[in-house]
Amino acid sequence: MSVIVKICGLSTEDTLDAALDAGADMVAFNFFPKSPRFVTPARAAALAGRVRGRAEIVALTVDLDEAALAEIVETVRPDWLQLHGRETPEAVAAVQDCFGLGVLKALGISDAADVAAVAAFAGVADRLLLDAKAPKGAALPGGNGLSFDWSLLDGLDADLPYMLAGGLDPSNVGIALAETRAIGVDASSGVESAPGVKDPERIRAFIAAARGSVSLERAGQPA
Ligand SMILES: O=C(O)c1ccccc1NCC(=O)[C@H](O)[C@H](O)COP(=O)(O)O
Repeated sequence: MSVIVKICGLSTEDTLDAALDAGADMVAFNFFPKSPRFVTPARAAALAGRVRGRAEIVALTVDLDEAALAEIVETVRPDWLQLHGRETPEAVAAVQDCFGLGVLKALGISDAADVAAVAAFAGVADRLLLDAKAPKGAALPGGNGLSFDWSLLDGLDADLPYMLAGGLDPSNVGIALAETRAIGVDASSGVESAPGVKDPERIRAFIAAARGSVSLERAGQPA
């Protein structure tokens, strides 16, 4: 099974095409207004036309209510809703019921208690994204280019599938996959030349590095 590769926070045609041409499985548009990667639903809808049939479209949201999510869903028609805020397991289930889309729930990790909290979302979200927990007072709940101690994930149920995020870049994604059981990886800052400015060359390098690696989870499984 090939590693799932997600590129987050795309906002231009050329960088989106770089991700698609390099074989990204998931591409995400960011609807958090304070992010340097923010796009409006109308802009994302225009970009999404390039994606359909080539990769899965992810709408990244933070603690939005049903009406705001509905506007994004109707305008962009994503395959996935990424919930990157403080959404509870009940809220995740409600979003699934309401929209019938895949729900990718992001959870911040900085210590063993955060790892223990993951279990409440297992079997609720369609997929989990384990990311570095944002530092206190950070402007963004994600996309900060910080990694966390991946060995904390040894405390997870070995059968629990998850994607890994947080400070991943072309130089460390292979190590991350070798040291964890991640079924997929996600990068934002690590494929940028400045905050919010994606770099086509770094996107290509990241996807190639991820594809060339073997995770603990995938080792021994047929390709
Ligand atoms: O990227 C953002 O600006 C962002 C803003 C608000 C919530 C989440 C955000 N990003 C979420 C992602 O999925 C990132 O790819 C993930 O946090 C990893 O980011 P990075 O460490 O920069 O690679």
